[in-house]
Amino acid sequence: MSGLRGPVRVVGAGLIGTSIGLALARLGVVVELVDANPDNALMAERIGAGSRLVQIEPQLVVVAVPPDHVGAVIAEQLAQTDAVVTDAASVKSKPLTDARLLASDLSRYVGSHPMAGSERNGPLAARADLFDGATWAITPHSSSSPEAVELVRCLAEACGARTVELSVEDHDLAVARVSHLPQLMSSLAAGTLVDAPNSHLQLSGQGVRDVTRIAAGDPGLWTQIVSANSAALTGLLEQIRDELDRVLVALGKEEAGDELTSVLARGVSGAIRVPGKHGTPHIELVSVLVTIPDRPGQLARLFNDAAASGANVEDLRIDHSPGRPVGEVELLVKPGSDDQLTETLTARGWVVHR
Ligand SMILES: NC(=O)c1ccc[n+]([C@@H]2O[C@H](COP(=O)([O-])OP(=O)(O)OC[C@H]3O[C@@H](n4cnc5c(N)ncnc54)[C@H](O)[C@@H]3O)[C@@H](O)[C@H]2O)c1
Ligand SMILES: O=C(O)C(=O)C[C@]1(C(=O)O)C=C[C@@H](O)C=C1
Repeated sequence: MSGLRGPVRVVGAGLIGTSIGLALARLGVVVELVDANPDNALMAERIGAGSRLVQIEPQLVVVAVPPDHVGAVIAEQLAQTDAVVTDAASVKSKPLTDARLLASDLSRYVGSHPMAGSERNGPLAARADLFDGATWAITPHSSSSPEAVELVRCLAEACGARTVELSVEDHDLAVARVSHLPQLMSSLAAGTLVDAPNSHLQLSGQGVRDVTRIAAGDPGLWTQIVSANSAALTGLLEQIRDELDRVLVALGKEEAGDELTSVLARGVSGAIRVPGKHGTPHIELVSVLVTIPDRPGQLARLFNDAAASGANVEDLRIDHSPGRPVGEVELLVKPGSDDQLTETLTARGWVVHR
């Protein structure tokens, strides 16, 4: 973390601000917590993300409030302190435009955006390891000083992330594609479930859970994010509208065949372009499904047995419908490790499917 010595003032002790505080606390950096809602600052302090009262001037201020308020808080913090100021907002053009209207010198301000989060909000959803291995975008503007950029890089690295530098405009185009459009698609898909009869919902499996997890995100926060990035999103939504029209036409035909296959095949090609964990290139993983009894200690036993096979579990999913005596754990491993994993688990009494 080299140049980062603290104190770091976090304005907005919600999910992201408190997670930053917890991550910095691991390194002993002094963190000051400020929030418009005193209960959130108190809660964040109680879980160890920092203190509400720090007497020393901050070296760095991190603004982690909802996007509509970010510009004003940046300007306020630049005026009140000599610190470098960054923000964590999910869009970067609007905070910069808003701050420019309120502050004449923005050389101490550099935007940034940790690409990790959750559908939950508030300090109680925070985690010290939220940013470990995540990508953290840094978006300098034309008058950001190199020292300020360097300090923000140190912050991201201190939180366990790897940094990527890109322009404000490019950032907003990128997140429209990889974050904001997926959020809208998830919300639209989940919205069709509102009036679904329970007899339909009881058939829900992992597919619908995967697609709708992020739909649970805070509608107020997402309205601000999506509205602030409307230009970039509009083009993508028009593309989706055209694709949907193609699907509808294909479904209306007696033989939907080729047209439909081409839409679905394009999805396969897009999905394999999503990088794997820690920003590494996507690798095709093989899944090994294991039936797991609903008893305490079974997951720990499964992980021990998986480790004994020598396979590294790259990812996992748990499908456990309440009321069922067993659940299903999907272990995802690199091709080549699956045979040994299956063999070891079967030998140790697990019911394994491929
Ligand atoms: N949720 C995510 O997954 C995620 C991921 C990366 C970045 N972000 C960005 O991080 C920022 C915070 O999001 P969050 O998910 O932590 O939200 P959150 O609702 O959990 O926390 C926001 C906090 O800011 C406080 N606040 C609001 N206005 C304020 C003001 N003017 N001054 C001081 N405090 C104020 C609120 O009381 C709340 O405690 C947003 O800009 C969001 O776009 C969110
Ligand atoms: O994992 C999630 O819950 C998220 O949606 C996190 C996510 C994302 O789209 O990747 C959401 C918004 C942020 O601005 C950054 C990260």
